Amino acid sequence: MFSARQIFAQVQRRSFSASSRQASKVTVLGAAGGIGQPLSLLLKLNPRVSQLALYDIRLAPGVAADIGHINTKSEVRGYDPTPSGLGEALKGSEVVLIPAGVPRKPGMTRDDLFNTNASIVRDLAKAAAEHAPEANVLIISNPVNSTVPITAEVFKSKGVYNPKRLFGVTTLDVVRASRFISQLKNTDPASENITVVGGHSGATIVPLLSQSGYNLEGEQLDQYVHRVQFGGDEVVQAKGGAGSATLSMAMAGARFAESLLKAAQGQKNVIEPTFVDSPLYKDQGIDYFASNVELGPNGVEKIHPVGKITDYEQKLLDVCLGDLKKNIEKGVKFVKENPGN
Ligand SMILES: NC(=O)C1=CN([C@@H]2O[C@H](COP(=O)(O)OP(=O)(O)OC[C@H]3O[C@@H](n4cnc5c(N)ncnc54)[C@H](O)[C@@H]3O)[C@@H](O)[C@H]2O)C=CC1
Ligand SMILES: O=C([O-])CC(=O)C(=O)O
Repeated sequence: MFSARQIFAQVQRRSFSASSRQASKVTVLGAAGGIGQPLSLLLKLNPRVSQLALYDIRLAPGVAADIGHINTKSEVRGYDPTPSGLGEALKGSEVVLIPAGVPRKPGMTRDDLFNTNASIVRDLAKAAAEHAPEANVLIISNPVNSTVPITAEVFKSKGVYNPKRLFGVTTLDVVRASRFISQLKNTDPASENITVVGGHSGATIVPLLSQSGYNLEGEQLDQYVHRVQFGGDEVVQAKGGAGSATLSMAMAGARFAESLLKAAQGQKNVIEPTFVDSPLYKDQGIDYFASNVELGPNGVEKIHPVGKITDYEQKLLDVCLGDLKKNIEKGVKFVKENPGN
């Protein structure tokens, strides 16, 4: 005879293995880069991923051969930049992560990457619109505040735009905000979850510490906010010209992909911060904004409002909105003026 508790445990085990058996193809575009390689490694370790497609303009088959030896079940394939390679990498994909593009060097802002990365993202977005129009598309390439609108414009031009399935990955800002407060307060960083809203560059990154019950003041608050807003610069400086955050970003990207897959496979209350097509500031002409978003089987399930904030945070938000508007307009204008082939 089984007890009620044993039967419940069995049902739970079955439903977990059923959900982890669901086929989920995940594609990484830019898979051989500083972010792409560790991100692909972490995705290979994720039992929710059944197929991993790795694409880059160089070295993707090599990275795939290497990662493919890891003894987890997912099939890994690398694709060269042949005309059919990109299409095959994308076909049937449920989640497409895009970390393709150049990183910053000391002295550069993320916006300085626009001239190179805008056309890379535009062209990869075109391929995604054609070969994986229903996938969740996760934009990592900077400047995220502009590359997300670029992707949206491309999908719109192809008639397949679904605002619920396009995400700018801002997870790293929350990861940093949580780590940095834990260092100040001697708490467990894994239990911290500081809300960060706005966008993903400098002053557009707005940590809302008050919502976690913290009330830093004066210089300590200024320094904390500055560290969260310019955490990326810390890494760029420390790497001395060899790139920007790659390992922490891979962790953040893998966490976001895992959240999307969990939500797609039926888990409730999965909430992540992300830069999405958002109603929150559309009345001010700002079509995209990062806030906490509940994820579901259709992608975006519910966009959380910013909520109660202090006067100090409101001032940060006002600055953020001004910058964000310009970054978004720049991306939209780029696609209109440079539709590509
Ligand atoms: N959203 C975020 O929080 C973060 C974003 N980033 C951004 O991620 C991007 C990538 O950074 P890293 O991996 O460090 O750069 P990386 O230079 O190490 O790697 C980029 C990869 O993209 C590939 N690539 C270039 N053009 C391509 C194309 N047309 N198709 C496919 N692949 C292509 C390159 O061959 C290279 O392997 C940068 O723009 C960086 O600013 C970096 C950290 C955090
Ligand atoms: O700082 C950079 O250029 C890369 C990035 O977005 C980050 O680390 O947050």
